[in-house]
Amino acid sequence: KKVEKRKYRLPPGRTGWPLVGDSFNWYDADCCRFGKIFSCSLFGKWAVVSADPSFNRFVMQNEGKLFQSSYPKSFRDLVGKNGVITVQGDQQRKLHAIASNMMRLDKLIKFHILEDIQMVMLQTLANFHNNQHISLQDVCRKASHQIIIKPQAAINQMVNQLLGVTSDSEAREKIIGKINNIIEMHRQMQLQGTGATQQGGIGVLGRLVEEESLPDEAVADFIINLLFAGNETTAKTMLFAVYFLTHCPKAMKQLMDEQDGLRRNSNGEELLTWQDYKAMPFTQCVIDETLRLGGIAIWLMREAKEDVNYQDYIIPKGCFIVPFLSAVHLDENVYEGALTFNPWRWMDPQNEEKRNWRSSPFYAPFGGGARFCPGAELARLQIALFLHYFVTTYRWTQLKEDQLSFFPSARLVNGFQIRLTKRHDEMQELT
Ligand code: HEM
Repeated sequence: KKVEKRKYRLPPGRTGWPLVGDSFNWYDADCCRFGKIFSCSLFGKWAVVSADPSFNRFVMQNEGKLFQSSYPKSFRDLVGKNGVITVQGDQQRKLHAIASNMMRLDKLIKFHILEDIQMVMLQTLANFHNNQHISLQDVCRKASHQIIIKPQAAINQMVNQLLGVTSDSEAREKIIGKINNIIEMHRQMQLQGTGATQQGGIGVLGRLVEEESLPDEAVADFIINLLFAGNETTAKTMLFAVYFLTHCPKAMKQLMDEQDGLRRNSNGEELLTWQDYKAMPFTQCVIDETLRLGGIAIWLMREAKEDVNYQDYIIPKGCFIVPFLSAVHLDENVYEGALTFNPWRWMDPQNEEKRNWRSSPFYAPFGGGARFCPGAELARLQIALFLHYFVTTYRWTQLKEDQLSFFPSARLVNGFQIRLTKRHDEMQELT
């Protein structure tokens, strides 16, 4: 024991895991007491928790070398042992490269992603009648998950099951069954020279079968990983953006003006183009601010692969490492008025470097290093198009008090219950 004590030097901390409530107050308290990097105990092991941008970056940049991602067994069983999220080393790099390559926007555009997403948004938002009461959380979930497995809508229901009922291994098996059927269908089409590529509308799953040579079980896990990582995160960002806008009328008006302007240009009938997407500067600020304040990916989970020296500390092999991304995003020393929704902060030229979500140590909503989110661009596109169709089609009134809660994951406790009014009808009433 004496030897161990001398050898390792953990950051100061407590012996238990802090009592985690709805807010980040516990974290502030521990930070004040112990500093931006502190230790505590998690699942019976030591954990180093960090709100230090440099340390967080160090951890992300050393993925696969000094650190590796670490998830509980129940999670690994759910998302599959062959998926990019759970594999390590060369296998992770290979799958990550495939995912990043498949989801590059310039590639997706060639496969009509802009039109596909807009059709999904139009279908999801089309059928609400005037004064309809909805849970926006449910609508956002629906709007976000139809992109990956286009056009097999039947899978969507099961995906919901998988994501909602985490202990249900049957749901996972059912999805795998469905995915395998689709793989087989694509293979048959390829053999007959009638591949879906030639017909358009192939989707990520189709491209995976046609372009990459992965074993079937790896394809199924790959898709489940994309759904798992992409679904809730994107849906929540859509939901939180509308929530924050509802409580900030000035930002709401500015976003609506920007989106109405694009609608007028397209006569309100044609779909938006790539140029339109590039002409939404304020909407992009709203998305960035939502990702900062909303805490969609609150923290990352890592494990030290070997004893790690960092500054004065010697962190033992096997210790959990928790880069606490949201704590940096909500740090008053990094962001003035950190707890206020202020999309205009991102227009300040002084914040240009800080805003770069690929490289900034202060702003990492999509992580960094070897596990940087491969779906980041796709997610942003989906969110922008959702906001476009939502605000240009409806006005809404909040029906029930709601509030953000961050534990166990970021959410609105009441799912954001609202009543919709069609803007078209509203305008007719005015004339
Ligand atoms: C606003 C939406 C999103 C947010 C905030 C987000 C955030 C993140 C973060 C922080 C990570 C890093 C996790 C880590 O280092 O342990 C990550 C990884 C990942 N994301 Fe996203 N994500 C979003 C949307 C998406 C979408 C739409 C997809 C795919 C369709 C996707 C697929 C993935 C995958 C596959 C990984 C794992 C990469 C790896 O481990 O190599 N994400 N995401």
